[in-house]
Amino acid sequence: MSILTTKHLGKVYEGKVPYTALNDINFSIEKGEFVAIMGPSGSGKSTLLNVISTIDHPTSGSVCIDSEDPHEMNDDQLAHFRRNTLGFVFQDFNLVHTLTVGENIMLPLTLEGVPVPEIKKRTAEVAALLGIEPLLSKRTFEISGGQAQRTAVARAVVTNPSLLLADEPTGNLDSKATKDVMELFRMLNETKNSTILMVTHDSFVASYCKRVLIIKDGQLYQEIVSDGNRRTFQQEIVDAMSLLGGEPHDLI
Ligand SMILES: Nc1ncnc2c1ncn2[C@@H]1O[C@H](COP(=O)(O)OP(=O)(O)OP(=O)(O)O)[C@@H](O)[C@H]1O
Repeated sequence: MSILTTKHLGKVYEGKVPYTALNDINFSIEKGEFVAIMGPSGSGKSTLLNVISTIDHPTSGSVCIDSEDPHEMNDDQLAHFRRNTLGFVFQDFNLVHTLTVGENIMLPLTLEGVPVPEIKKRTAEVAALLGIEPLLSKRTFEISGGQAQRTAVARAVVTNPSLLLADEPTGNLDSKATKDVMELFRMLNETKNSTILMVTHDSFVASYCKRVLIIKDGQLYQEIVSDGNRRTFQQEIVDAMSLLGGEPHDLI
């Protein structure tokens, strides 16, 4: 079953000189897939994720998520769709600093008006699954970056979204926390069959995925599918990226 399909997706930024950031992007993601989007700096990765996540609007083509086009919804429908069908994980965690870790995780359920006993049950379940029970009563300034991202992942999955979207989720983490967070995504993908789409610069991070889509100059350029061996997959990704002549940080 297809969770995400883009058809002839395009994005032109208007300005003195209009700029085509995305041009005729066509791809699908099936239920339970774990996919990375890579590409040189300025190739359109964030634009693509923003258009899929409804943060921005496409100027042509369509996005279909769970059989619906969110760009055709009114504001109320869209708010509900974003809270229930999509989960977001950002580079800078985006936690609410006036709330505890537990309250951050509960937030999407609170906003949806889920009954309190159900909120408590689901928060406890996700905290146990992600190993953050001891953190629940802590404030956000009392936890590490890796723990903050774990909390953000918990908040993103507590609603059981159809599609989990992540923009450079390890961009602010050291190598140990990066590995921890990637193991978490892998666990969610393997045990909960979560469908995950992430943007990353990092070939190590991308090697946890099962498929990598490389974009160049706003167009789909190449697709690499994992053979199941993370090391050889990472090497394939590095080779493909180096052919693009990306910045050194694109090849890490
Ligand atoms: N709001 C905007 N207005 C005009 N041009 C934009 C805007 N946002 C992005 N662009 C341009 O669109 C292109 C794609 O940008 P985008 O941020 O999607 O690239 P990226 O692949 O995510 O880059 P990076 O890896 O550096 O984050 C770039 O050339 C950028 O300058």
